[in-house]
Amino acid sequence: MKTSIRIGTRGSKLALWQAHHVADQLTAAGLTPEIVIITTKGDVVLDRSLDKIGSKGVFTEELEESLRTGHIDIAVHSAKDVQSSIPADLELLAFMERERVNDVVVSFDPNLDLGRADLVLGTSSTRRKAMLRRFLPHATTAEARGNLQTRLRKLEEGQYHALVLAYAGVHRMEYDGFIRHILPETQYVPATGQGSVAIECARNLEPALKTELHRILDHAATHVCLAAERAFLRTMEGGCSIPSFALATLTANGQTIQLHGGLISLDGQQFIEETQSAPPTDAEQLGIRVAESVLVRGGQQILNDIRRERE
Ligand SMILES: NCc1[nH]cc(CCC(=O)O)c1CC(=O)O
Repeated sequence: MKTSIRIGTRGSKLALWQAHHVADQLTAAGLTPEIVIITTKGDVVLDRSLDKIGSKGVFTEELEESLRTGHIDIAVHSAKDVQSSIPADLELLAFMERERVNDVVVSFDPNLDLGRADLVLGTSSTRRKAMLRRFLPHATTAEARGNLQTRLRKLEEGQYHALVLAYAGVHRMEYDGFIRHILPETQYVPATGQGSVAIECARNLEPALKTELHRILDHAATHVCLAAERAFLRTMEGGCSIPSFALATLTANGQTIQLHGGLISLDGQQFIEETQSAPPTDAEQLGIRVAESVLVRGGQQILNDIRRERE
């Protein structure tokens, strides 16, 4: 088995943190990792919100091409950014242990008041925009594209009072000191995969190496939860431009997965959610069932409305 591993990653600080996190674990296991930076469309096109670029793989396409050519052995992604269906010649080899899943409110103002009538929050996520319209209807939102450092600069310039971000990224960049509120995950249900790091490889990567990488990097409890969430997203036919949400958790004894998934309309008025449980062996079926139920209970109508609005 070869022991020298080329790790492909985007070049943002968060992506590099995640790649180094992978590299550290590989080094500890006696392998020799090397980090290769690859620029993606999502890193270059910063002047349009993500739902206008097109949802399919804006942060992953170039990495996937490098896996095919063998330029890199594995690609490291935020699990949230990975499309719900990946190409047949590639596979998701591992999901690393999940960080706290919540969205958080980040501000330089230690006394930030979420109740102020003129509150402006920075976010470019359709899910977050819709949830803020529902749960903080007096607030307005403003676009906040770019990597975390760019968004924080816009915050510093005074474009918003605060940003709404994933805790995972804020924590990894060591900005915890600016977190003013941790939004409850029961209301602001996170996006599929939020907080986990996914490892992708070519299906034809050396089998012994695949087995070893899986052993070193995969976190079984996270993997089974993400299998449920990703099956939910696949059934929803939603990329990151659809305001769907899904959070699976495993009970302490590891016997049951609970999946809370749903869809919210862009104006926040309709909020369709569903929670169901299943044994871990039925993770994918659980994701499909919850999504189908949400679609039947009005989700399909919301999706149709969103498509019509965007045309
Ligand atoms: N959409 C961009 C993105 N992809 C992953 C993270 C954060 C890390 C994670 O959720 O694992 C972020 C930033 C954010 O949503 O605040």
